[in-house]
Amino acid sequence: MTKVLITYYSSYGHIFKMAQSAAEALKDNQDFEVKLSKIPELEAARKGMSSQAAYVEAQKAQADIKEATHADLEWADGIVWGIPTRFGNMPAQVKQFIDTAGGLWAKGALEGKVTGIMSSTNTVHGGQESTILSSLIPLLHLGMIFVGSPYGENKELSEFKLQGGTPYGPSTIAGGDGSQMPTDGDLNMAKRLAERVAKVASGVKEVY
Ligand SMILES: Cc1cc2nc3c(=O)[nH]c(=O)nc-3n(C[C@H](O)[C@H](O)[C@H](O)COP(=O)(O)O)c2cc1C
Repeated sequence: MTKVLITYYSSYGHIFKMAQSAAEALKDNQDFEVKLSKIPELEAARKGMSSQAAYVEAQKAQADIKEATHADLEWADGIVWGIPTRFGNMPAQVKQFIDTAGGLWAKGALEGKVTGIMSSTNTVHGGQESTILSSLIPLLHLGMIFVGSPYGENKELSEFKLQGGTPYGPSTIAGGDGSQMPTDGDLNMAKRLAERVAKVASGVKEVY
């Protein structure tokens, strides 16, 4: 059985929906065990955003999701990350989670794990690709093997309409006011990344 972790951070629920869709793709497949976990919130962010209705509502919707731990990372053969954009980069919540995994780096615990990244922005050119590519840097330091979202598997990448999707990984556009939720195409690309990470992780497990 190949173990797949879908771990994410989401302030306003967009990446949460992408992560749920990714987990959904694997849940009935006997070959895979899937775990969904949320990267812990920072106290400063909780305080700062607690006056925003969209934030409060999105956090309520995620109340039942277990908080991610470094043990989750060790447990998994494959890891799908859900990382919304902050100034073209990963949020501090995700950075803190990864930076405090130095102990895992020291013992090479994450080397050979297959990984993929999903992202989101408010604006069309607001940095989905830069977030995915810059988030990959620490994952490579940790020894992970990266897979993206190829054009052949994702017809949406060649469609000319307002939706996310990059060859580096799935994504979604929340819109200027954050009110646009992921499209069906975005959610399907999230599913396909989870399937790809799971399949590649099963193969890698045999040989790595
Ligand atoms: C501090 C901060 C920085 C942000 N930076 C960007 C940005 O560089 N480009 C952009 O399009 N959206 C930016 N956003 C919007 C977020 O990317 C957007 O709210 C997020 O992708 C929605 O996903 P979520 O609902 O899962 O949190 C920023 C939001 C915050 C709070």
